Amino acid sequence: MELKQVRYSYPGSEPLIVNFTASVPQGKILSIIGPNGAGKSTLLKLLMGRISPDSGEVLLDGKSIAAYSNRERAAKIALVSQQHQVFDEMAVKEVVKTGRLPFHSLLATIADEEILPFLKAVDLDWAIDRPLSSLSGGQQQRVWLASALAQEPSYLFLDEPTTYLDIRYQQELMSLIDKLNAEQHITIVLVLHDINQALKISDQVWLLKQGQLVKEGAPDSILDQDLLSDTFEMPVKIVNLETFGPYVIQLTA
Ligand SMILES: Nc1ncnc2c1ncn2[C@@H]1O[C@H](COP(=O)(O)OP(=O)(O)OP(=O)(O)O)[C@@H](O)[C@H]1O
Repeated sequence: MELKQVRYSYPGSEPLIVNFTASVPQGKILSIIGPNGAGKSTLLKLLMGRISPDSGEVLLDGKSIAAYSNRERAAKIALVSQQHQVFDEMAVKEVVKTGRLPFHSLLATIADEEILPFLKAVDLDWAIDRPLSSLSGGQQQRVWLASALAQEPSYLFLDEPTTYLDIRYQQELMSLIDKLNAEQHITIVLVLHDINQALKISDQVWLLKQGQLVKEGAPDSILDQDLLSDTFEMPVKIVNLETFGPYVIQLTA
């Protein structure tokens, strides 16, 4: 998947993304990080074909993303976002079955057995008949992940997946993502606010500021106090923790 000289402006606004060229590394974990408003979610929308560039190209498996139908795209790319269209009364199995819709025309014809492996992958097979609302926030996030996995995507996008989770659930979710990548070779693209999470999980990082790719490379390549301080417009210190390795501290006044 690649962006070639992409330019994008929201209607009535100045261009946000200008001349953006980068490739998503196949089979790897890519994190997109940067301050609020840098354009991270917009890049995800461009990569998913939900919005179209003013000029330039977004290619999926060598073909313009615009050439795929919605159903074809859904069979290749799945998204776990912060905003879920939920009806609290929905059972866990119904949520996961919505992920199978690229392969079926009706939810009602999808058997429970068909979605069980995806719930097992996130350790929630026991909750198949439970209402979604009866689960904790971390468990609900795993249900959404199961629903995305049910699309059997080659690309899994996660937009700030840990935002509402406490630290234990954040770590659980990140290890699950790592495992999915290692075992199923799904290409993963994460938008993350936590730089340290990004450093720990990613094979590659895109550091964005004001719609520009300030730096792309292995996590080590962004471990630069001046670069991070400039990008986030706040002082940053990098320390070395014995059990963790390099750790970025953002210094607030
Ligand atoms: N639908 C929209 N219409 C107009 N402007 C928008 C729209 N969505 C986003 N923007 C603007 O585009 C810029 C980038 O937004 P985007 O959501 O991509 O940033 P982000 O890096 O994901 O930010 P955050 O970390 O706050 O989620 C912001 O200035 C935002 O106000």
